[in-house]
Amino acid sequence: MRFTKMHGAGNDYVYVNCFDEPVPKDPAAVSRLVADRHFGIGGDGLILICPPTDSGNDARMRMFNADGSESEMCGNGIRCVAKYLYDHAVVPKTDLLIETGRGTLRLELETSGGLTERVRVNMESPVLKAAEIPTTLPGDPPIEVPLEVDGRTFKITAVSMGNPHAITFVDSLEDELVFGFGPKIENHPAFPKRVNVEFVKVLSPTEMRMRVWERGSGETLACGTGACAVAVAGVLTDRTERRALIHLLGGDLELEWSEADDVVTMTGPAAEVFSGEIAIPQ
Ligand SMILES: N[C@H](CCC[C@H](N)C(=O)O)C(=O)O
Repeated sequence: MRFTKMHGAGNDYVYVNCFDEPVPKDPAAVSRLVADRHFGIGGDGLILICPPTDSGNDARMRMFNADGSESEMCGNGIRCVAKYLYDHAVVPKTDLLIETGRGTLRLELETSGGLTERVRVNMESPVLKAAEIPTTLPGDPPIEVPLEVDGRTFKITAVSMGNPHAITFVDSLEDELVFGFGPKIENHPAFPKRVNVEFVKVLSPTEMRMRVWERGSGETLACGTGACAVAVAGVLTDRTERRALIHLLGGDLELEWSEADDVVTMTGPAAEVFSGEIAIPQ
């Protein structure tokens, strides 16, 4: 299987161009193999760049976590998919429509010398109904709901960007929080489809720093859908304004939640690292 390794703000996946390559028979097993940083290529999971199902669109993205589970959406991944399509002339356009598990999203590319540097994504509206996030926490959306985990109480705001997120604002972002409580919140019964967990420190009304524990992949250097959910949670809890810069371990993302049309826009980098071939189970 030919692949290309790419990352968005350090959130790295193995990408396969399924316009040319066959779709792997067992993508979950392939994701577990390629994501392994010792026995595979190394990455946070696998992303398939597929032809669109509707000819009016440009491509379709499928995303698998390092544990093989499939997610509805990946914010850093979709920017890399756009970069791949443009830079490799699969779809030589700077305005793209890409199908995802949460519907078709519109992307605009900033390019220079035939290569994509940054991508702006219309991430659509946040999903704020508890049953649709999904979570059993009270409220539509649940805002600062106390959740007790191992004797410590977290105030959780829950938001879906097509995939579920639990956001908690904290004073400091130490390892103990991310590694000690991330997996426990991810698998808490309040989240029937598990959840991505964001720990956030507010720096100013327009700036935040976050660390993420991702459903199915563990700590990653960045999470695009997570940054969108954090921007929404900052507004819902009156901590931040509708435009915010979010610092993640692997880079920065710019977010805006528009009051006029309820759409979240995410702008950030996308990078290609290397390409190769790997034998996969048939
Ligand atoms: N890193 C991704 C999200 C992966 C989400 C995945 N871990 C899930 O199960 O929903 C992003 O940039 O949005």
